[in-house]
Amino acid sequence: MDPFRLTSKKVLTLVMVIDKEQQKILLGYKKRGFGAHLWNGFGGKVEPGETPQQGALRELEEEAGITAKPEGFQKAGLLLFLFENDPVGLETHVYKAYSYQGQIRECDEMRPQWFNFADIPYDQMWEDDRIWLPILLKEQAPFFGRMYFKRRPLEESVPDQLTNLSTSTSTTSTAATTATTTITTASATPVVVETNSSTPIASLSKTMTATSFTPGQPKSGPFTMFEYHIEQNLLAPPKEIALDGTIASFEN
Ligand SMILES: Nc1[nH]c(=O)nc2c1ncn2[C@H]1C[C@H](O)[C@@H](COP(=O)(O)OP(=O)(O)OP(=O)(O)O)O1
Repeated sequence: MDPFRLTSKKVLTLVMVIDKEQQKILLGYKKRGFGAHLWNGFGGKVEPGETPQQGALRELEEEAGITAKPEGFQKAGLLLFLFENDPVGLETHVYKAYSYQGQIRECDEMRPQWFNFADIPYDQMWEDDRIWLPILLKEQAPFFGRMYFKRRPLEESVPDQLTNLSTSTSTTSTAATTATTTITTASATPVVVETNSSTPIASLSKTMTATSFTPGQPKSGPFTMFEYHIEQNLLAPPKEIALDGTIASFEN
């Protein structure tokens, strides 16, 4: 049976606060809960009766103490996180906040800190962030992604060298002129090197056939991402993901 078959999903949010002028991003160090000890955007579960946008704004206020201004608040994309042998997927609505009011403050769950775009601590973040955050920072059109995680065996040792990492990359596209590809560097960092913004939809997927974590990346919990699929330059932000992992609908 497909170990990634979903029977239900939880709806989560993630808000990336960005200072365009200073080229900085506000991240929070998660002190507890899911993803503890990683730097991440601000967010959490959408509560009954809330829209994802309302949930995102509430979590930003709770976790960072600030209110996003409506004129600078945009949906950046939609991500589905799937975990091996777990039938519950995490549908995560990702937003960008370019302006806010209030005073940034620490809470018992998150410690906020500004990072230069050049110094984003990807080795202390969820592994998928290095795939989609550069797209978000380039202010490209909305994206959609599926990220597949496997449980990391407890006894697994961290390799000194990455020579045992074998990867295969495939690029597929729904548009003939797509100019999007990925590169896998020695540190197993996939980098989106080219995009053609006139292309309506570009998609790429990558399969890592060995564990994908690096020596500098032991903290991302007991999970390791082994495969992802991403589509970028969508014409509208995706609104909902179907249980088969495809986009069910788009925002108006
Ligand atoms: N693979 C992943 N990459 C990423 O960048 N963010 C992820 C992620 N998986 C989950 N998240 C984010 C989404 C959401 O903002 C947060 C998890 O939300 P949760 O509500 O589960 O957090 P908590 O366990 O702290 O619970 P509450 O704050 O009580 O809702 O982590």
